[in-house]
Amino acid sequence: MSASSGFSILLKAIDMNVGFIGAGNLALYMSQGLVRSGAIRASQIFASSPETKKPTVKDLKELGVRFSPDNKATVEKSKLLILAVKPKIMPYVLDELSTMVNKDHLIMSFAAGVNISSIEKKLPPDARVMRAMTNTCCAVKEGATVYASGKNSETSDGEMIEQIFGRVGTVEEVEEANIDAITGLSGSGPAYAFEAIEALSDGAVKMGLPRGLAMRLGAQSLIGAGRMLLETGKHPGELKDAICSPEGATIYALHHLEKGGFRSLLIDAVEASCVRTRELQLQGSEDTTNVEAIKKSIRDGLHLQEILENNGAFKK
Ligand SMILES: NC(=O)C1=CN([C@@H]2O[C@H](COP(=O)(O)OP(=O)(O)OC[C@H]3O[C@@H](n4cnc5c(N)ncnc54)[C@H](OP(=O)(O)O)[C@@H]3O)[C@@H](O)[C@H]2O)C=CC1
Ligand SMILES: O=C(O)[C@@H]1CCC=N1
Repeated sequence: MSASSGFSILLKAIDMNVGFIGAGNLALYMSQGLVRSGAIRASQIFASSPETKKPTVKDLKELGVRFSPDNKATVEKSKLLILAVKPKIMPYVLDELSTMVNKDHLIMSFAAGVNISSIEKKLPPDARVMRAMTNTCCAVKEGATVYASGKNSETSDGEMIEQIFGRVGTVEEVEEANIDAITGLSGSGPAYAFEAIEALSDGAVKMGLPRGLAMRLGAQSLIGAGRMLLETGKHPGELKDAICSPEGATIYALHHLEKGGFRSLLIDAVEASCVRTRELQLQGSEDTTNVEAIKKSIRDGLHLQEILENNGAFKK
């Protein structure tokens, strides 16, 4: 589903309050997208975190989001509860929330690596839980959100999530097992792109361009390439070939990228983020014995969920 949703979707989205447990970067960028897209009014967004003087809290307040240092205030006011705390904080936050949430809340966790069953085990048995991944590009309606449903979530919950997150980018349901790899791809992805744009403009500055012009053209090249791939449906190799004139400039540049291991580096980057995501689940678990052995199993390609459950690492 894309950001070009219809009027009925707008009506549904503005009907509901959204609460962020954790008022950090994710909460800020997502709130900016939701408000600026017109999906929801800022006054319908609640957010909480312990520190009241952090820059993200200041920015959220400036946007019009209703902030409280007390998670209870956010829980009481919100129907959709977005968990936007670090994975290692999750066990403590879930313990706190377990006394406050009920089946009227839809609880959507964005915590990297923290799986649905470990969340459900900490909450009341009828809690409606979803696990999701997205990226900060929600702020400009170009986010890439995926979600997986927990044991109690209903079809209408998925529809509601698609309506809301479709306003700030693409959204689709996936198998939970894919979310760690998706974190490595599109969760972390904008960071790879920002580094690429910065480095590309460094190259252009080296060759004489002013920084602003270099940055704008570098960014537009990435936007254009992404849009062209999605809109044409063509293989990236075919689109790349069309730019490489025989004996021309681009193929000389690509030869340098190949020699530097460009593609291999990107593959390694996605793998590293995915593996790290699986390790983060260790931090989201209270009781992990033999952490080093578990980390080795993760790097050997085993899925953490299975390893931990076999070891009884998650407390019921
Ligand atoms: N940033 C991103 O691009 C993405 C992040 N995510 C996930 O979102 C989550 C948040 O990431 P991000 O926003 O980058 O991290 P931040 O560190 O920016 O934000 C985390 C927030 O959680 C708050 N917090 C800490 N303890 C509690 C608590 N007990 N109750 C309520 N809030 C608390 C922090 O407050 P304080 O500063 O006061 O400690 C902070 O505001 C992570 O799990 C991450 O994996 C997912 C997709 C993309
Ligand atoms: O770096 C992280 O752990 C989070 C998850 C994806 C993007 N940021």
